[in-house]
Amino acid sequence: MAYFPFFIDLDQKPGLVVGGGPVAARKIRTLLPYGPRLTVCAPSVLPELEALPGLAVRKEPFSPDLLEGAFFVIAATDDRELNRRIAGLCRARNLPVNVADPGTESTFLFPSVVQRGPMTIGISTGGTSPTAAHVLKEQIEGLLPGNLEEILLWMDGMREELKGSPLPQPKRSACLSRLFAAALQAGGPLSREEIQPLLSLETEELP
Ligand SMILES: C[C@@]1(CC(=O)O)C2=NC(=C\c3[nH]c(c(CCC(=O)O)c3CC(=O)O)Cc3[nH]c(c(CC(=O)O)c3CCC(=O)O)/C=C3\N/C(=C\2)[C@@H](CCC(=O)O)[C@]3(C)CC(=O)O)/[C@H]1CCC(=O)O
Ligand SMILES: NC(=O)c1ccc[n+]([C@@H]2O[C@H](COP(=O)([O-])OP(=O)(O)OC[C@H]3O[C@@H](n4cnc5c(N)ncnc54)[C@H](O)[C@@H]3O)[C@@H](O)[C@H]2O)c1
Repeated sequence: MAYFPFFIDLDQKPGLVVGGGPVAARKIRTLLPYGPRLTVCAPSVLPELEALPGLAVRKEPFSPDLLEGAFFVIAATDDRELNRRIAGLCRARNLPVNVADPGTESTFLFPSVVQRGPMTIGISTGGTSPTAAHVLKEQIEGLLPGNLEEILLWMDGMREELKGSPLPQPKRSACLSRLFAAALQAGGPLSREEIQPLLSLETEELP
């Protein structure tokens, strides 16, 4: 069964990562741009993690009191039995938990992520092939223009502008599609002169 990609606001949300090896480090690096308040707990933590700003490091073995107040938990130790126990404790508390081992203990899967400013693409193969998720991510990254973030912020402005126009919704939507396609082709936001003819295609048909 495929997994559904809810997109969750993690800004300032407390997250606990148990384990401080390469797998935990990869997940932490993916998460940090989304603004969570992360704590990593492990007796031994990679030096690259200790140097990360915005990450609280507790060099100690896992204890259940660390789950207090957590919004989500990642169990990525090399002790499968411990990971399974953490998953059980989280499930009992209705706390979303991701486990880096084979099996069905996770209540959410960790996707391969493509991020460009406000846009995120999450890829999951439902756990069948993390390698495939990684390769697909690289292919998708190759399809996206480098300045997609700039184009998206410009689209946000155009959307606001069109909300104030007399165009009915379907025409606004057609207009926005045309503007986005043109910006992708031009390789960046359009100038006022370039925008005008695309807008008038819709407005000239107004009564
Ligand atoms: C996407 C990504 C996100 C991340 O973790 O950052 C991710 N794994 C990545 C890479 C990767 N992982 C592994 C390899 C080695 C090759 C291989 O074995 O295939 C590679 C490839 C590499 O390293 O290039 C080994 C592996 N992974 C899992 C197991 C256990 C098992 O089989 O269930 C084992 C065997 C462990 C062992 O037996 O020792 C399990 C999971 N890995 C997931 C996510 C979840 C499902 C995602 C989905 O639905 O597709 C899930 C279920 C749970 C979870 O961890 O959330 C990240 C790519 C990031 C990126 O590049 O963008
Ligand atoms: N999901 C994936 O993508 C993926 C990929 C490869 C491996 N794995 C699995 O993930 C696990 C972790 O991989 P790794 O390479 O980061 O392992 P690692 O051995 O490098 O690191 C293990 C970490 O767990 C910590 N740990 C051990 N006991 C602990 C305890 N009681 N409390 C808190 N922390 C404790 C260690 O201090 C260390 O920081 C492996 O067991 C492997 O099976 C998952």
